[in-house]
Amino acid sequence: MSNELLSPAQMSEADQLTIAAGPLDGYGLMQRAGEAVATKVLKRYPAATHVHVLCGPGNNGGDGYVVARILAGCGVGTTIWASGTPRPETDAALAAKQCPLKPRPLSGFDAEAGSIVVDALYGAGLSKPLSGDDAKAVDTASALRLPVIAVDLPSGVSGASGEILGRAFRADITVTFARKKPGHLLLPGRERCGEIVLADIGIGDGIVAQLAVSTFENGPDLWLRQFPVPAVDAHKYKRGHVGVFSGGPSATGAARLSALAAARSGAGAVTVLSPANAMQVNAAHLTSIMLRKADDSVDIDEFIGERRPSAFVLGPGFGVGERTRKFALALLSSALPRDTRIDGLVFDADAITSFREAPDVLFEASRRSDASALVMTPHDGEFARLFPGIAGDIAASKLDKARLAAVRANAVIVYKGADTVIASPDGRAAINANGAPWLATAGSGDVLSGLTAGLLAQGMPAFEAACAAVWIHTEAGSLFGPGLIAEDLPLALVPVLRDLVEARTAAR
Ligand SMILES: NC(=O)C1=CN([C@@H]2O[C@H](COP(=O)(O)OP(=O)(O)OC[C@H]3O[C@@H](n4cnc5c(N)ncnc54)[C@H](OP(=O)(O)O)[C@@H]3O)[C@@H](O)[C@H]2O)[C@@H](O)CC1
Ligand SMILES: Nc1ncnc2c1ncn2[C@@H]1O[C@H](COP(=O)(O)OP(=O)(O)O)[C@@H](O)[C@H]1O
Ligand SMILES: [K+]
Repeated sequence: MSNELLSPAQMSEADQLTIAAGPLDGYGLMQRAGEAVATKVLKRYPAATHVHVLCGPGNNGGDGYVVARILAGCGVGTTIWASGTPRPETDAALAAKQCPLKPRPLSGFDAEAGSIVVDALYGAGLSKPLSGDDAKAVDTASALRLPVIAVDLPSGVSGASGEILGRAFRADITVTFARKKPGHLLLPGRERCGEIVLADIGIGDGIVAQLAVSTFENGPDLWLRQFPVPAVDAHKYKRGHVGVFSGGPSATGAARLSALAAARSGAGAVTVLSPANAMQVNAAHLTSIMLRKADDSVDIDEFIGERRPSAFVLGPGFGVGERTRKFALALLSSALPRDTRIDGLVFDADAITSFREAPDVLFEASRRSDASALVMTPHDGEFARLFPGIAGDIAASKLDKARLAAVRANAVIVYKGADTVIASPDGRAAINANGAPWLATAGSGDVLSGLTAGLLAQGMPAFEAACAAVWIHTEAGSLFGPGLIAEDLPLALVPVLRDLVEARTAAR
């Protein structure tokens, strides 16, 4: 798989393991990294009048000296602007020595229209905010609107977290090596990378396999094998039955959006579970989706006993308070009739907010050994309500926060946003990067929770179901594009689902 994401520390470990395995040494890896960047420059900007290579003091700068040497050797006008000098006897020092161009100090960096910038100041080793001449160089490149090709990462972007330290380049292309890093996908870093090009520099899959990577870019490679395709002899209850709890008479739409998405995802049956006083309004708006009264936990138990549902959604439009807490805890601890298995629960929106005063009550319930698999889908605000300590940890990235929350809650956490992170209590995490801002529309989260429950009901394991739902949801939003409202989303899932079913069937 090439969807693994390597932290800067893992990348350095990969580097060491590759060197130990031979035949490439550190300098050999640097040559290949520089060659990959120079090739990209020549291909993408064949008419560039001049290339300005900005070199830092570490190995990122070392890559830059290789780029400059190759470009100059090809007859391209090239200037090196150096920020510091490489430490003696390092690979970077050797690369600088092998480069025939005399570096000029970065403090004088200036460039003409039509030229391009290769940013090789800092990559994986970024250790503090960009300042002084480095920050000035960012401003100069940006004021002159020069195309920027970043080596490994735009300088100033943290490879671990996607945070911007001080200032950062806004690259048109970022050439990175072996595997992407979390900072290429997490915001705001992703926005600064432009097109991301992955170059093979000789760090093989076998080396990456030794790192036991548990962070991935979300995509079908991660979960297609578990993606449900109905058997020839399927009948509706074999395809999973989802129960979605509706709010009161003036708050029923969210549950119906969720229910529609569950049905579109392939669950064979979906029931909206409604308070008695909202039955009429729900009935007026439902056709293939079933409707049943659920005012209290006795109603829930009866529904479970009679209809054997396989997954539930609780939260969208449900209301915040004691009743929501009771329903959530009842679902987590249902004394299920024999032969009944709840494949999963999705707690969203009000089901999350209702536990803001007592999150541990929820976490303890989900930690019980007989509790069903739980997926929670907080956006930033809901995340901070349930996990205030984790949300306030300024040293933690969004990836770290989702992971910590998953362990704390013993639940798969879908930490939503433009860079949604899905984390499992077993340590796996995925970053979603195919999102589109069209999804920022009221009710789109409700669709996501129904889609997740639909996949859970069809037997997908919780982490895979959550990853698949997030990816499908964002893909559908991107395909639909302008004008998208949440009502459009359940139908917009169809072409994405069709492609996945075809891919899954072809892979069999
Ligand atoms: N690993 C691999 O497989 C391969 C890696 N390769 C390349 O190596 C790169 C990583 O190299 P690296 O570890 O030397 O780190 P790098 O980014 O050059 O920075 C370290 C230097 O910068 C300094 N410094 C940092 N931030 C600063 C700031 N804001 N302002 C001022 N100074 C700052 C820092 O100083 P210090 O923290 O020590 O004070 C140190 O001197 C990687 O991105 C890729 O391009 C390829 O060659 C192929 C194989
Ligand atoms: N800018 C964006 N880019 C990509 N996805 C987004 C963006 N903004 C929101 N989303 C996605 O849209 C959904 C919104 O969910 P949520 O905030 O719960 O809204 P609502 O409660 O109105 O349904 C989430 O899945 C989120 O990840
Ligand atoms: K860089």
